[in-house]
Amino acid sequence: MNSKVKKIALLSGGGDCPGLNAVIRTITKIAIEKYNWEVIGFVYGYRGLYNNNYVELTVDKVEDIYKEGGTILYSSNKDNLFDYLVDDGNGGKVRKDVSDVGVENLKKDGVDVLVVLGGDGTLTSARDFSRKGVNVIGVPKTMDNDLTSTDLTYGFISAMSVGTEFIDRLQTTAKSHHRVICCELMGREAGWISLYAGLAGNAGVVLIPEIPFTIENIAKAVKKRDEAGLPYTVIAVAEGAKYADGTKSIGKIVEDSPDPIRYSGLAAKVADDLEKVIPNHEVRSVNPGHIIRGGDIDAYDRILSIRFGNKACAMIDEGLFGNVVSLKGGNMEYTSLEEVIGDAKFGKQKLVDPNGDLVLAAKAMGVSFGDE
Ligand SMILES: Nc1ncnc2c1ncn2[C@@H]1O[C@H](COP(=O)(O)OP(=O)(O)O)[C@@H](O)[C@H]1O
Ligand SMILES: O=P(O)(O)OC[C@H]1O[C@](O)(COP(=O)(O)O)[C@@H](O)[C@@H]1O
Ligand SMILES: [Mg+2]
Repeated sequence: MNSKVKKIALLSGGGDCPGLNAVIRTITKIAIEKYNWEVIGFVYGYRGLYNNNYVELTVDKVEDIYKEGGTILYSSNKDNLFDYLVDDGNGGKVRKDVSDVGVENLKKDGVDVLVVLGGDGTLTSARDFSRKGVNVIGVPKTMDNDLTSTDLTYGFISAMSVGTEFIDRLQTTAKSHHRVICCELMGREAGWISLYAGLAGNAGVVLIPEIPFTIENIAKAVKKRDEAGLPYTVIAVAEGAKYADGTKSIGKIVEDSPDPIRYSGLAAKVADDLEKVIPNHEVRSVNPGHIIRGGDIDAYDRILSIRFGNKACAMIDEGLFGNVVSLKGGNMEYTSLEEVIGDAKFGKQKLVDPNGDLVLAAKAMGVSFGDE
């Protein structure tokens, strides 16, 4: 053991995903049992850091959360302490950089290292706290799989597996009624969940943000399946996919969120538009929404959570601050926050390559992406 660390603090930010609890558990257990560090957790992400609202984490508190989705530390995908909504003194609100309050709270609490569990947004703030001299370690999470630094994050496999089950279940009912059913899956601007769940569930058409589509091309694919003796089609629709003319389906603008767009409704729109051009089929849509990121942690994500949490502890011990745990080619490594996030206001995103091997394999097997 190398470090002079005595106390670490965890926080989780952004949308929850299966695996956060298992990482909190791994880090807490290793910190206490191997390194003898004290562990606290700020609640509701960066808001807890601002309000100095934390809980002590002990082995008995985390023992049973090895398979529980979500996060016992709660989470927020709004509070950015570098641009925080505070009272203006006249009954209104004004945006202010209150990050110094967070830094002061860490000093007051005697926290040596801040461990941040989050996606591109949360890690953008982590980079900025690191620039202010805080000892930060990032543990990447996202069900969207859109982080550049790592081959995989915990959360993705669990969410993708639930998405696959939805597509599987839609296959039998679509087939029985010779229907076309569009299934919308989350993922923001990244098509990973829809691509993986769509192909794992044998969807005939997969629509992802990286490959704009037209209704005519989807109709063509449905007709081709009809002619091949497959008069039913399940379509995996990424919530952030777009028509070739750029049309997207925005469900909600969350004004006080740094990333305010929430996509929703695309599967319903595609179903409506498609039914007009394929009158021989009834077209339906479903949107499982947040269901795919709820529930238990998949077995593989439990293992990833042990590997990510263990690496985070080793990095703390070695003083490798300002870095994010990364899985690269099967090995646990690390990447600097500056590289992961870059200089952008928002972190870089890892998107599906339209010419990547999986898309090309799917096309070779007759799956349509609505682009040709
Ligand atoms: N550009 C940004 N700069 C600083 N903090 C950000 C930025 N974007 C998001 N955040 C903060 O990160 C947290 C989660 O952001 P979000 O992007 O929704 O989730 P995720 O971390 O999963 O990508 C929130 O507290 C949010 O205020
Ligand atoms: O929970 P909200 O605010 O509706 O946000 C929904 C978004 O969060 C996600 O589930 C996860 O995104 P993040 O990992 O960036 O938080 C997206 O797939 C989805 O678009
Ligand atoms: Mg994100």
